[in-house]
Amino acid sequence: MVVHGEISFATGNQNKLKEVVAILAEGHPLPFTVKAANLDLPELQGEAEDIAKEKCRIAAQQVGGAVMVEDTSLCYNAFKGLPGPYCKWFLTKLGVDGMYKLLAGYEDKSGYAQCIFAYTPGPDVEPQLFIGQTQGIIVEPRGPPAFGWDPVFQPDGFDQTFAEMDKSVKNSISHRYRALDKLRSYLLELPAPSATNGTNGTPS
Ligand SMILES: O=P(O)(O)OP(=O)(O)OP(=O)(O)OC[C@H]1O[C@@H](n2cnc3c(O)ncnc32)[C@H](O)[C@@H]1O
Ligand SMILES: [Mg+2]
Repeated sequence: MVVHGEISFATGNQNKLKEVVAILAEGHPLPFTVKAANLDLPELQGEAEDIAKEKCRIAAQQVGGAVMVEDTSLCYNAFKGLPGPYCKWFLTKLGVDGMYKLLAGYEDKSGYAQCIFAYTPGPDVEPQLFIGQTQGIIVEPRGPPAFGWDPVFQPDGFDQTFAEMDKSVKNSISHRYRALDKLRSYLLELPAPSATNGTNGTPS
């Protein structure tokens, strides 16, 4: 594989970083070296796609080079996709128990986890988006509260929540895995920079 250089993965969330590193290590490497950039990125408002794009633009300006970011949503079908990108605030204020109880008055407990990766080779280049979703149901919290809303999300086809299942199982079916896999395919298709242009290409 030709390594094209370096991409900074900008996030303030160490659990996201750990999962991305694990997914890439489990046989899905990128044709780039991924470097962590611990940035405190703003919580923007709007549609999830617009949030991911703007977050990527801001991160690219701060890093001054190739950047990937991601924005994660937990979407309840009964709420037409909310809390969606605002799940962070729901989680912070209500806890996982409250996130389950929100649906008390609704029969439809179905929903989906969504991750949108945004990638740009540098500031001033329009970010590209890669969307991954995992369908499931919102359940009473089960499993260790190690990462966000994992205890209330049970993916379809499994009887365990994301929090209960082995990390390697989550990482093989998750919204994050699916979005990252699309980004990986895109990066693999990119032409390698020429060896004479003085940029970051290191043929191997
Ligand atoms: O710096 P960034 O990358 O923005 O990190 P963040 O923690 O602010 O993350 P988001 O803005 O994407 O908000 C998503 C919320 O959902 C949580 N979250 C993200 N991915 C998750 C996953 O796979 N399982 C459970 N919770 C998750 C995360 O902890 C946040 O509370
Ligand atoms: Mg955030």
